[in-house]
Amino acid sequence: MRASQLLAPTLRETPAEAEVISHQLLLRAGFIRKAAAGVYTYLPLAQRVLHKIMQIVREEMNRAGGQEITMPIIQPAELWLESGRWHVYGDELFRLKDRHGREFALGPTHEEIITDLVRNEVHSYKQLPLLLYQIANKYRDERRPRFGLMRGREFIMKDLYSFDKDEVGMQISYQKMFDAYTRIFTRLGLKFRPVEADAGAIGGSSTHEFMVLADAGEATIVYCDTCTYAANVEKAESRLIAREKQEAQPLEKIATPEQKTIDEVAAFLGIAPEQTIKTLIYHTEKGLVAAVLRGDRQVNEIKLQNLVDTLQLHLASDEEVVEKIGVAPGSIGPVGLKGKVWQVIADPEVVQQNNLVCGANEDGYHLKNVNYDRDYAVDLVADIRMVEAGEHCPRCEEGKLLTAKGIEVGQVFQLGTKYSKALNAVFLDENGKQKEMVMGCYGIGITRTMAAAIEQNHDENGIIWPLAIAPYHVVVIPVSEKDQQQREAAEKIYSQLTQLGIETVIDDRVERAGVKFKDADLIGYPYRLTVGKTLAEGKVELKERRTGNTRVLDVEEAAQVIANLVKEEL
Ligand SMILES: O=C(C[C@@H]1CCCCN1)Cn1cnc2cc(Cl)c(F)cc2c1=O
Ligand SMILES: [Mg+2]
Ligand SMILES: [Mg+2]
Repeated sequence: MRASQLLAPTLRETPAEAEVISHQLLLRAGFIRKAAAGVYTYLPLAQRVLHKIMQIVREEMNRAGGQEITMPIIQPAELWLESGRWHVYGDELFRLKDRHGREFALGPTHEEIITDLVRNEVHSYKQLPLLLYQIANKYRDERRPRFGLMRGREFIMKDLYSFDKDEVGMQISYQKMFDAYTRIFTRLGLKFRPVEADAGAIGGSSTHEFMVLADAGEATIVYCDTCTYAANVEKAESRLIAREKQEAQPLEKIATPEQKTIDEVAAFLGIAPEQTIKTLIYHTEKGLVAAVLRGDRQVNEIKLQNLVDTLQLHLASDEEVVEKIGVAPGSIGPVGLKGKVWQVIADPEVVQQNNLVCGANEDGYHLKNVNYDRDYAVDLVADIRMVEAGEHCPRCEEGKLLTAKGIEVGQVFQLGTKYSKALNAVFLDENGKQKEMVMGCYGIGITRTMAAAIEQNHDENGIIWPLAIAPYHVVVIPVSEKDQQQREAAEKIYSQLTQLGIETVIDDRVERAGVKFKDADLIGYPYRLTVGKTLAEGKVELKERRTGNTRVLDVEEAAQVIANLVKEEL
């Protein structure tokens, strides 16, 4: 490819709206251009990277027995009504009407479409297991699209759906996909970790997310420094450390004028936040939920919403708390709260501690020496807190939890019969008995993976593409456009490399060498071959982008040496 023809409009400046490095570099290196918030055009260099990522994904899906199809992006509302999800998803679901006024969704995912196809075409156990997948655009009207391709409103996803005759079969398909994902992210040259994750609205039981470790990641994971335990913090179980009970002291009401937050009350009373009880009131469509936990802990809202089985859970406003409970949030406590709200749920850690301080449910007052059971009751004691770094691992004896940020590039779900039941996707088993198919679904964010690769592979000069997904392998740069010898030698090596199957760009632009070098580093070609003054002694210089290492090559052998290097690394 000739740089003089390649549409790769590089920028010197970092666009203001780009907050994370992958977004900045995708714009500056001429890989993407924004069409609307969260909607992008992939320019030629990005197209080549995406193609390579999709190829690796396709190979591994096929190897795992997947059959590629392409499902419609325009999805009839009827299917979403049948699955019960049409009214569950709100503004995030792009909806449209056709010329006859019929309602459709732009596909954010394809459980309904694929289950409808399979219920019509599969009727016998002999046709199972069946693994069908696509690699295509998805649409989700994110409230805050940001970070470039990391959270877009239109993005490319590989989604595979598995259909088995029973749970055992589903587990086998799940494991096949889990292993295929491990191979994919390894081949892509990414540092990643599968973590236990929350199934969320999709339902079903076990699920894992594949996280690319990067500080710009929106997900927080915890992992054990000893065993293999790793989980999205949304899902991570907290470990209860048994504590000896103190002598229960008599309950006391104390004036705490203007003391609202945990820290203010603790400071006012000269105690640690661990000695206080935090009570947060949440709004759900089923009623108010009080979360009761130790003052120094954070609520895990995913755990809470799973416990009360709701999708719409958020902190109640101060007005709602005052209106429904008659006291401001800063003075809320569990004593006398049960019965005033739909559910009071306490974390096990706080109920095992005694003589704590909490809001008196009276503005300006708190209670001292509060003891669970003697002074207050709850509807449920369950793990509702966010685990923290440094805590004991919930799975092994001596491990400690570490924390990291991750970019979720894949997720594998055991769906069970959630959709086959809703859409009546059944088959006749060996005994002629009608059974619901047992499903799994498995996603990889293709465009998000390209961004994640940059988050993990860049330096101050630009992108450093892993060879397997680099847009081209080598860029050949003649230093002086005026020097006939240099230009001819560069052209010769360019055509030799191309003959040898090496994806090569020759920077034939009439530009200063410095501009060409900067662009080469910014775009992130893995290898750069410079044809400069040393050509007079029959020498050219090869530089490896990742390490910065350079080596001098004879101009005659250069193409072959580079071809060997690239082929042995691929
Ligand atoms: O998509 C999944 C689960 C898996 C992920 C892998 C491939 C198959 N689906 C979960 N999810 C996420 N966001 C959504 C957004 C909207 Cl607007 C929606 F209507 C539905 C969903 C939705 O169901
Ligand atoms: Mg998630
Ligand atoms: Mg997820």
